[in-house]
Amino acid sequence: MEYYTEFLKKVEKHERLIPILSAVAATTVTAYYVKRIISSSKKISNNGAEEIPVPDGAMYYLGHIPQMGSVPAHKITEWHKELGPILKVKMGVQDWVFISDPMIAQEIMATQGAITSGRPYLTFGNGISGKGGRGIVFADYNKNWKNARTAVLSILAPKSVAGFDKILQQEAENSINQLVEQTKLHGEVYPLSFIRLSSINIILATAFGLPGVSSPEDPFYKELVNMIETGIKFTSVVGDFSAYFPVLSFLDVIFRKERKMTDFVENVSHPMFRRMIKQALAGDQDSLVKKMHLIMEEYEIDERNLVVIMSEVLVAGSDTVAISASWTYAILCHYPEVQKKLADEVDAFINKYKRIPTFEDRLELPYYISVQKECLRYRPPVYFGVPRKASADGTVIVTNIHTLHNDSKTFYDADKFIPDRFIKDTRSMYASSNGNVQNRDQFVFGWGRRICPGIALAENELFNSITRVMARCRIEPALSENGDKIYPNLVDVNDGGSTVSPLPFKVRFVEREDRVILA
Ligand code: HEM
Repeated sequence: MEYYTEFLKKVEKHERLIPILSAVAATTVTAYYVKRIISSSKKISNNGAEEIPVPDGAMYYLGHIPQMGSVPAHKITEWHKELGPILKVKMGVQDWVFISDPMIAQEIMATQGAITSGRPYLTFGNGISGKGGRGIVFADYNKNWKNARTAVLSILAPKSVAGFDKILQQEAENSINQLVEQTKLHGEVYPLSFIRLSSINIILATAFGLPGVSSPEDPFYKELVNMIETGIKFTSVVGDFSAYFPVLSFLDVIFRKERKMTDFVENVSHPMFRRMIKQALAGDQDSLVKKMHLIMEEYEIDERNLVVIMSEVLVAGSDTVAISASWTYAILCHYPEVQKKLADEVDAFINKYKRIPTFEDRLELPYYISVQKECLRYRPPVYFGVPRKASADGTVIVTNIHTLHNDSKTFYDADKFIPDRFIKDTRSMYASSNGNVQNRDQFVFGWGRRICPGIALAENELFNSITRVMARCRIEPALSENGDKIYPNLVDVNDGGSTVSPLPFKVRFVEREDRVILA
């Protein structure tokens, strides 16, 4: 109880009081569980975790996996409703603790980060690609990880990202040109491939200092997409059967999977990154590769580690942003009145300053800020983020973003898209995610020491794309042969394990007749 009492003392805002009080009422026992998880190792490994509620129906050896269906996060949200904000799910032989309350998550993932910032072992991320403790995303909490993270932050911190403004704006412009052109040519467009192209180009420019590709048909782009898709498939947190069912790893079916992973790393992915790193070092552009190259010795980063880090940055930093933009377009297509308000806001800026707004001008666009935050809350691009590991006993800890974002104690009418929801909260998502948990806008970027280092880049990219689209176009539904409107599906999702995207959809980017044209 003291845990919640402490939080109550900190409450300044009335509207935050109700959720916290209900959390206290509903979960007095939970505070006890929290303490048990974050306290001594003996308690956890022997019997502490036993006291966390476990959903019914776990099967011998398989655990709850057969019950989880195609979107495990949805099932886990149901279990949270039934069993409270902390529960233990049996993923094969592993125990995973799920958390659905923001304050408990903050306490465990951030405040107690010294003992909860590890990563569980993943066959691909740790055993095959990042073997020997290499990389950043899947690396355990140790010196190697810290060095890699410091290096990566040298280019992803907000100030460094600001230095890439021109590239980010140019990429957004190119992507919109393509969306409009494709609509003119084919009457409709599948936006993800073009948005993805632009998010990949941004990583090519910032991380490698390499020129971008101009079309989804470019063979290099296809190679990159194959690399990203395969990487995501292999690192899917719920698909790592060798980790959950170790005995089965002797079976040929699993063995083949591991062999496929090794082939992919040694013959496809790592050679490609070696090539790109070589080009990056030979070129004139400043880049993450060049920065890392200078400090490799000091930070004990070997050549393979550089390859692993760069491949992880490309995978972590491209599809997440592209999928977020894709959800935003899908949602906006359903809400022409929201598009109109966004367009009016951007137009007002352009009329006043005679230029397109940039991320630095964001405070002049509070409606955009609110809509963007709400899109990420309403349809997050990730559900489980990247799982954590408690150093004491290896318990895997996951915050289920789907549950957090659908919790009516934290967000009123959580199941509704409310574009004004964050209208008074103009902080950057970077500031909010790194700030006080009671006022966080949403939870897609994770927690504490391992919080996503790419937030500033992600929000800058989203700002440029969405505001420029609104300045120029309306997003309209595709049309069937007989002229019926076909809207993107906002109900079902494509759960790729690591990312959660809309089902493939087409829309029309129609140029606004009333757009403001700059001389
Ligand atoms: C909307 C876009 C994005 C989302 C939703 C997202 C989400 C996340 C989440 C949930 C984590 C795990 C945090 C935790 O363990 O608490 C993470 C880690 C990470 N992200 Fe992002 N991310 C995004 C964009 C980016 C970008 C643009 C980059 C880089 C260019 C990036 C690079 C990374 C890296 C390197 C990590 C690993 C950090 C570590 O383990 O220390 N992300 N991201």
